[in-house]
Amino acid sequence: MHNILVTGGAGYIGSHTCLALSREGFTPIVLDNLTNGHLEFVRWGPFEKGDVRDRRRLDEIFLAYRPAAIIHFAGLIEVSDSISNPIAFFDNNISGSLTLLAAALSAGVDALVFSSTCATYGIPAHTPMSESHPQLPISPYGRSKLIVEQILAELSKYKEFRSVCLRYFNAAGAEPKNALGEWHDPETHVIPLAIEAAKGMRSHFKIFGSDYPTSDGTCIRDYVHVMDLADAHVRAVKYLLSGGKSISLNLGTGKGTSVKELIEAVESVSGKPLPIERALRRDGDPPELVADNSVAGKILGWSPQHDFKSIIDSAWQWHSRA
Ligand SMILES: NC(=O)c1ccc[n+]([C@@H]2O[C@H](COP(=O)([O-])OP(=O)(O)OC[C@H]3O[C@@H](n4cnc5c(N)ncnc54)[C@H](O)[C@@H]3O)[C@@H](O)[C@H]2O)c1
Ligand SMILES: O=c1ccn([C@@H]2O[C@H](COP(=O)(O)OP(=O)(O)O[C@H]3O[C@H](CO)[C@H](O)[C@H](O)[C@H]3O)[C@@H](O)[C@H]2O)c(=O)[nH]1
Repeated sequence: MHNILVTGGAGYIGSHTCLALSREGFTPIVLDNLTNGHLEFVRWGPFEKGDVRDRRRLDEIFLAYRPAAIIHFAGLIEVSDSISNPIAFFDNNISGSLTLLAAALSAGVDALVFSSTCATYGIPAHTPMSESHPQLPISPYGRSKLIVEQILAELSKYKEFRSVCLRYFNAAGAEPKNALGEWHDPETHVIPLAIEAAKGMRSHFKIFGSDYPTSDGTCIRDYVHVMDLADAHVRAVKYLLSGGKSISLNLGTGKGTSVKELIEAVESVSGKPLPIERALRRDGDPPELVADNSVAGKILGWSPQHDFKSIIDSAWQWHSRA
């Protein structure tokens, strides 16, 4: 079957997607510079160490593997880091994507699935948000992803190049049976932090803001299981390989969970109360982000198969590994 080039395939969402690709008969070729990835997550195809900004390295890889399509996860991901170091984000996320696109075009590869984000929308004018919601990002991270979306849209107007931009909401959960899970260092994501506090690995868990205009005062997010995201990527690759047109799609469950509800779920799986500290709001956090996922359903036949409990259970199992 086809080779698929997976940039950032040693990272969290990329590694789960490589597992899903291999289950569907594709061979994932992982290109990762390992700044934030883990070699032990690369188990479903060849590994090529390298940087997406290195054109010569890309040319070698395209020549060696002749991939049918690309899934482009590689990049920097922390919203708050992007505020302190915007140039690093523009360099990695925008220049990296441009170098990759130039290499793909010259190698004759015409299909790419791009990791975008609901952070391209900025402050929600309404929820749930559909793909037509205005895109007014409030961080350099969100801006970097929006600029790449716009470059991809232009390319599909003037070149025979098609892309699916997948705007993830909050990726969460794990695949502990295959020794895969969320492993960012340092960790800033809410579920791993709450679980680590429940396990006594952190002294307490901070709630960032209890005065939001939401039902219980804490932020609401749409947590989507990482294996559901992985499944959507495989579907997006198949869609492009069968001639599908360029499109942007939301990937979320359509259901919001507040930080307080998340704490209750972690307390229920751990069997004890979480040590909590109430902290100020974190800069750049919108009160509520929930996806309207109906277009992904229509175009890819995708619907999330995991509920919030299964997200927390799988994350708990992953964090309980020996
Ligand atoms: N985690 C989320 O909730 C979330 C939400 C929306 C969008 N995204 C996007 O999804 C993608 C994957 O996120 P993740 O959570 O798996 O992050 P991650 O940090 O675990 O994975 C990113 C991978 O890319 C690699 N990488 C970074 N820069 C590179 C470069 N220049 N060349 C080669 N490899 C490079 C890292 O080593 C890492 O393995 C990112 O593009 C991110 O912006 C993530
Ligand atoms: O210790 C913590 C950490 C987080 N939160 C809260 O939990 C929610 C989720 O926060 P995360 O840091 O887990 O996730 P983000 O929503 O900030 O960010 C994620 O989704 C974004 C899209 O909005 C980006 O794509 C980004 O890459 C991805 O990590 C937020 O309301 C945040 O305020 C806490 O209360 N305490």
